[in-house]
Formats: sequence, structure tokens, C-alpha cells
Amino acid sequence: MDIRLDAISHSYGETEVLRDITLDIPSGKIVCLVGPSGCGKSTLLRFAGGLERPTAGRILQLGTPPQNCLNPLTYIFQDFALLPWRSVRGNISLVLEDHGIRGARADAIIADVLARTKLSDFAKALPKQLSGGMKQRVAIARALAVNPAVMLMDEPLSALDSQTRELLMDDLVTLWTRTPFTAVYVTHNLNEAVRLGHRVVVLSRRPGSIREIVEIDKPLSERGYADSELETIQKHLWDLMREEARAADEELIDA
Ligand SMILES: Nc1ncnc2c1ncn2[C@@H]1O[C@H](COP(=O)(O)OP(=O)(O)OP(=O)(O)O)[C@@H](O)[C@H]1O
Repeated sequence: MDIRLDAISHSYGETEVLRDITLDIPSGKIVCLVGPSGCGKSTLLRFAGGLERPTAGRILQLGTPPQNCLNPLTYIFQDFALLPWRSVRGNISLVLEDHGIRGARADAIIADVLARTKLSDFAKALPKQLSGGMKQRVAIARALAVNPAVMLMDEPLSALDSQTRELLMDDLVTLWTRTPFTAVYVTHNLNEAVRLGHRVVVLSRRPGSIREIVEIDKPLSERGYADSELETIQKHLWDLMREEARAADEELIDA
């Protein structure tokens, strides 16, 4: 299933946030959204997920969701959003219980997503026993359990230290390489964008509009740490964003 954002514009009251965004999210690809603070990245993600509706434009779901898809659109947040009193397994089974899936069928799904996220040995652990990186892996496992058509990822690694971020990027690449998933991935971090994005969408300062869409053909599995080709693309992205990021940073905050 592909998603198309078709001529999306949005204002909150007097504040124009997004202007005429048209964008395709093709099945099996990771599309990164980057842009200066406040340019409307998270707002666009909420529209894609149907949590809010834009003032103008349409979100189209094209084609059918994958087989056994329980939830076509699933979020992964920066703060993991795990229930502290439930074990790793319990956090994952919750989303299955919501769909009436219990017993052997639930066990099989949980075993599969725990294995894919390398968490099989931690099924009984509570979130408080886990590092930030492990917690985010649980959140990813939980999202995979519903076999979504599209994962909507809002700064999923930004709460993690830089080493853990590197490890999680590797994990996401391995996960995608084994079974390609579709994602819209919002990030401030241009390194994440060039490591994980098949397509990087650069938004302008508010009202966010598309400045450029950068396609990166290099296979995810061949994108390494300190890769000079990726560094060149990252520099290009930063050149596009630098002045606007500075202007956004210096903007006065409405108290
Ligand atoms: N519910 C809301 N009501 C009013 N204004 C909002 C609301 N949500 C977001 N905004 C405003 O819309 C603009 C875009 O916000 P959004 O969080 O989408 O930007 P962003 O690009 O994700 O920002 P950041 O990179 O800082 O996370 C901001 O000016 C924000 O203050």
C-alpha cells in the first residue's frame, strides 16, 4: 500500500504551518522528512496517520494493506510509549489483544517480532530494566506485531545517545534488509536521514513546503559509518537547510 499526500496545506488559527505538500510514500521504502524546527514535520506525520485532518488537501491510501495487517498505520515515538507495569511480551501482546488475538496465534507473532528485533531473551523483562535502546527496540517490535502497511516514526532515535543511535540504525537496516517495511521517518538528524532514507524530503521553514526531494540509490546494507558518498549528500542537505535552520532558531517564541 502506498500513501500519497496530495496538496496538503494547514493553518492553526492564524499560523500557516504547511503549504501545498504533495508527496508519495512508496511501498517498501523509507521516506525521511527533514527541515528546520517548527516547519511542520510532526504535523505532516499526524496527517499521514489520520490523527488530525489538514485544512486543505487529501491523504490517499493507494492499494491494499499487506496480508495479516491488523493496523495499516502505526506510530513509533521518541519516548517509546511503553506501559511500565507490563513486560516486554506484555507490551507487545497488548496491541494483539486489542484485535482479539490471543493464545497460539499471539505467541507465534510475538516470538517472530522478538526474534526480528533481537529481544527473544528479554520477553519477561520490565521496561525499567531496559536501556533506552532496548526500549525503542520493544516499541519497534510492538509496531511490527500489527504488520503495518506504513510505520510513522517521529524522531525515534533522538532520545538516545550517539552510540545507541548507531546500533539502532544498524538494527533498522538489518530489519529492513530482511523484510522491507514502509516508513515515514521524521528526524532532525541528517546522518540518520542519509543512513536510512531511500528518499529524503527537505522542508522549508514554516510554512513548510517541499524544497527538494533527494533520492539515495545506494542500498541500505551498503551504507556504512563515515561513508564519503553519504557525507556528500548530508552536506548538500545541510546546505539546503542551514540558513533556514538559523532563522528558525532565532525566531521569537510566542509566550
Ligand atoms: N495542536 C497545535 N496547535 C497549534 N499550533 C500547533 C499545534 N501543533 C503544532 N503547532 C505549531 O505548528 C508548527 C509546526 O509544528 P510541528 O511540531 O509539526 O513542527 P516540527 O517540524 O515537527 O518541529 P520540531 O522539528 O521542532 O519537532 C509549530 O509552529 C507548532 O508550534
